[in-house]
Amino acid sequence: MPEDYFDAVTTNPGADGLYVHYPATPADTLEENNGDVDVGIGSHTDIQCVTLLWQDMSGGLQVLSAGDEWLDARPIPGTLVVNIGDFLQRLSNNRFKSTVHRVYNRQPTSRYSMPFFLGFNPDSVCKVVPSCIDEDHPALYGPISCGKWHRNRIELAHGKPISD
Ligand SMILES: O=C(O)CCC(=O)C(=O)O
Ligand SMILES: [Fe+2]
Repeated sequence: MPEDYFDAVTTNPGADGLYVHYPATPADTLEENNGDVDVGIGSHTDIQCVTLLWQDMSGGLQVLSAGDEWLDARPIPGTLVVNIGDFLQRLSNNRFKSTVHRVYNRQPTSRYSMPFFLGFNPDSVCKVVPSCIDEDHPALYGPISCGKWHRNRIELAHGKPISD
């Protein structure tokens, strides 16, 4: 695949940064519940292409392995976590997997993180990458723009019918 394959669809890409605060869980609540407190973000996949995630040293981020086990993505100083998102999974015909992940802040101090979600141009229609298609792997998905895909996912998450 040529190095500039995605250049035309990344001239004004979806790019959203968040600064996320996970409130502390009081020590007595943790004690009463044996540490089993669900404060955070439930299991989900990110929607667009890649997420660059900075997390503080609190811990709490977990990723679901291919063997269906929750693994701790422990913070490593000076590094970012890179998550593949659903749109990239789609364009790669499932060759790249969008990582299921969740976060719990089961500690008596705040946790902070900064995810940066990168997509493609919201209106550029993208197809499965030709080099990810062959006789044994027909294209599993039709063409769609990253913006439309994003809107569909948000509508679904809010229990709304998908608009045209
Ligand atoms: O806070 C984190 O470590 C992850 C946040 C996250 O998964 C998200 O905002 O989609
Ligand atoms: Fe996420």
